[in-house]
Amino acid sequence: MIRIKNLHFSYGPDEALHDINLSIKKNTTCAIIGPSGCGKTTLLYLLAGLLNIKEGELLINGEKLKGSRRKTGVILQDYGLLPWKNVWDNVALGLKVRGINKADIHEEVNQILNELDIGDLKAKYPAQLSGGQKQRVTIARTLVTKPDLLLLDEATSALDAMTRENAQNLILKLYKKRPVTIVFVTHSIEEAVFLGQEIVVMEKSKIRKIIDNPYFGDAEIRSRIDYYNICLEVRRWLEEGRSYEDI
Ligand SMILES: Nc1ncnc2c1ncn2[C@@H]1O[C@H](COP(=O)(O)OP(=O)(O)OP(=O)(O)O)[C@@H](O)[C@H]1O
Repeated sequence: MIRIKNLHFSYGPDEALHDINLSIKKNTTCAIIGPSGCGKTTLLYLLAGLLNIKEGELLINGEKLKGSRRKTGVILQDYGLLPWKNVWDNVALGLKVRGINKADIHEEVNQILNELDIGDLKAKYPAQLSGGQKQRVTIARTLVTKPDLLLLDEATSALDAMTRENAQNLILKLYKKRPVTIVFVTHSIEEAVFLGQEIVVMEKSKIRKIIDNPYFGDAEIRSRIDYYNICLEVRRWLEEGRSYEDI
């Protein structure tokens, strides 16, 4: 689904991304993890078409990416809900701008709200919601447009530990029900291993290592030792990247 070849990107004189090569198969999930400032968000924004590619190639479904795609759903850290619209209207927005008829909007919005267990929040405004609830509304608003590629930037980082695990469980459950290609940026090793079928470990502007995660998809993995073994492997690669940087 995604093919990145010899991609370089700079905002100024220093390269934010240097010679990135990465393939992500359709309907798989890919975690991007690495130290602060290594280029994770830049890579995600390039995938979203929010930054222009100057050097290298980025293909989605075999086509060169030019600007943002309709079938790409993006979930950023700040939720991006419109404060003057209630939950129902926030979720319906993406369908309205696509010119979908009223009856279909009604059905789709109600269905996704029920699926995410937030049907009872539909008349509330974003300011009246908890962090976890806002997160669910943001996910609903993106999924209702049926994206084939979902990009998430630190989507659960503002949540406390338990709510965060619940959000991760929810994302896995939704993925299993309706597979979609997911690329997500995280600072959390545990999140990368729970939600990433493939884990891309970055160091300053480069990919350090790509780890396959054979345990992906097991909702009970957190209570198994295998999960912690992969967490340790990711940690080792992150630490090696850091000590390499210090030389
Ligand atoms: N708009 C910008 N203008 C100039 N430089 C930028 C801009 N955005 C990011 N950078 C620089 O590009 C590099 C990569 O930044 P990026 O935000 O992609 O890193 P990141 O890995 O997502 O960091 P973090 O984990 O802290 O969010 C950094 O050195 C950063 O200072």
